[in-house]
Amino acid sequence: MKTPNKAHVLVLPYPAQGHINPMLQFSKRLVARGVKATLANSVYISKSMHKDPISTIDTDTFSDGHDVGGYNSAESPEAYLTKLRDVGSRTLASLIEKLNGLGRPVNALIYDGFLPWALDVAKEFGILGVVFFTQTCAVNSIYYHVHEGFLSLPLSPDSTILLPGLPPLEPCETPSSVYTYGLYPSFIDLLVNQFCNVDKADWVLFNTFYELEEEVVDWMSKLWRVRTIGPTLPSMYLDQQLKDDTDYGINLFKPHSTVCMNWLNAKPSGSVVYVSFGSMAEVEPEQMEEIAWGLNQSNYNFLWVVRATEEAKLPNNFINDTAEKGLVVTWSPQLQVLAHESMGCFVTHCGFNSILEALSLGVPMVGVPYWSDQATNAKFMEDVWGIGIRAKMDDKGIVRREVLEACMKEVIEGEKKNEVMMNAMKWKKLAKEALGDGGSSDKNINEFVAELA
Ligand SMILES: O=c1ccn([C@@H]2O[C@H](COP(=O)(O)OP(=O)(O)O[C@H]3O[C@H](CO)[C@@H](O)[C@H](O)[C@H]3O)[C@@H](O)[C@H]2O)c(=O)[nH]1
Repeated sequence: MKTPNKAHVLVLPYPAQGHINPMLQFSKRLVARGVKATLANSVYISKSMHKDPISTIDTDTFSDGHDVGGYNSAESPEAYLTKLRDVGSRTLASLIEKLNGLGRPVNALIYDGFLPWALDVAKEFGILGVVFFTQTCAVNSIYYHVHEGFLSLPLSPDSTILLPGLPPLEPCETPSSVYTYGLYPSFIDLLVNQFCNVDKADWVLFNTFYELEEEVVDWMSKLWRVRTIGPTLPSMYLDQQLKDDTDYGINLFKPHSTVCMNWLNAKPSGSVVYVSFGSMAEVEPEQMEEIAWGLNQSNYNFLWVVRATEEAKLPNNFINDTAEKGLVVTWSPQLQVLAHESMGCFVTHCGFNSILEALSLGVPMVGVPYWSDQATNAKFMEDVWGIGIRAKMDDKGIVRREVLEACMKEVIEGEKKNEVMMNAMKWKKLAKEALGDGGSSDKNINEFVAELA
């Protein structure tokens, strides 16, 4: 659908790869429907990112108060988040004023759920305030229940958490800041405070799709004007309606695309284990060592993303010693990798973008969740969607090499293989249909755009 639409939306992600990708991708869907979109990144991100030309979307900046060094230059997470709010709301208001003054008036602000203060700025300017959640409805329902006091923390260790539309959860299957309440006060505040003003938002958008979380979406829709608009993968991997939309377009790290794809092209179908823990995880050195030896002693070829800041944790000479079967890179073109026919399985930290990408491309997973929403995503990945298994940790919270090896074997050639593959194909089809013409997310996006006109 392409209708002329004079509306101009300003899109404000939290400054991190896992938040920029889905919000940027959603912006492309709006632009394809005739809406004008401007993506605002923090000054630091805008200076450090690698950007392919995204001709259809304007980019601009706001300040998170850390123009040099970003999050890593902050004294503490608390200090970062306070400045992000204070300097962020001031510079966001200036940006809206600037765009209005340039004759490109902003009609709606689509802001990340992590930045609830942005809604006040939208209201100040009398424009639509649209909150965009980059994590699942299930995870956000847990945070909502904590915010409202319906779920008291700390959780008792032997309790079962029963919430509307969710399967029974063990405490360790809730997000890490809920499960380890008290250890990371600034993070639990950030996550729970997403719901401080959600009642005042004009729309509540989720990067998920209806069929994936039906019951909890139905439950949430009774509270707010909820719409599911995902999965936000580039169109060429799903419905193929947006021409040349093959990549998100902004990388905070430089991908080793040619090296990865040449390497994969030489591998037999279904023979490669892809390992990536996303853009933020700082893996324990002991865990890193176990993954390294688990991969080395397995029968599979492996492509492992180890970000530059993590490389020192690799065992000595690991890259040279395993060069015959393995490739280690600091960043990959993940979508191209997951879509490659050599994929056997994806060992993932269960960040929600990674889960959605693997699910949409039909790749079975082994979950090694690290923090945040990942344990809950891993639970759903295994028990609700049936597209992989979780690797069990020992008492120290480490997944040992034998366990990892056994999990990879199970999803690639074990008893679970057929069931997991059948589910993977089912979800791949449903994800494509959701964004395709008349699909649940397609209809929701059209409805949203109609109100912007
Ligand atoms: O080598 C790589 C590795 C990752 N990616 C991309 O980077 C994104 C990573 O996102 P995600 O899988 O969600 O992981 P994080 O970067 O860890 O994302 C953070 O944000 C997510 C959304 O809020 C949460 O679900 C996660 O737990 C949180 O850590 C994905 O789109 C990947 O395709 C690449 O392009 N190349």
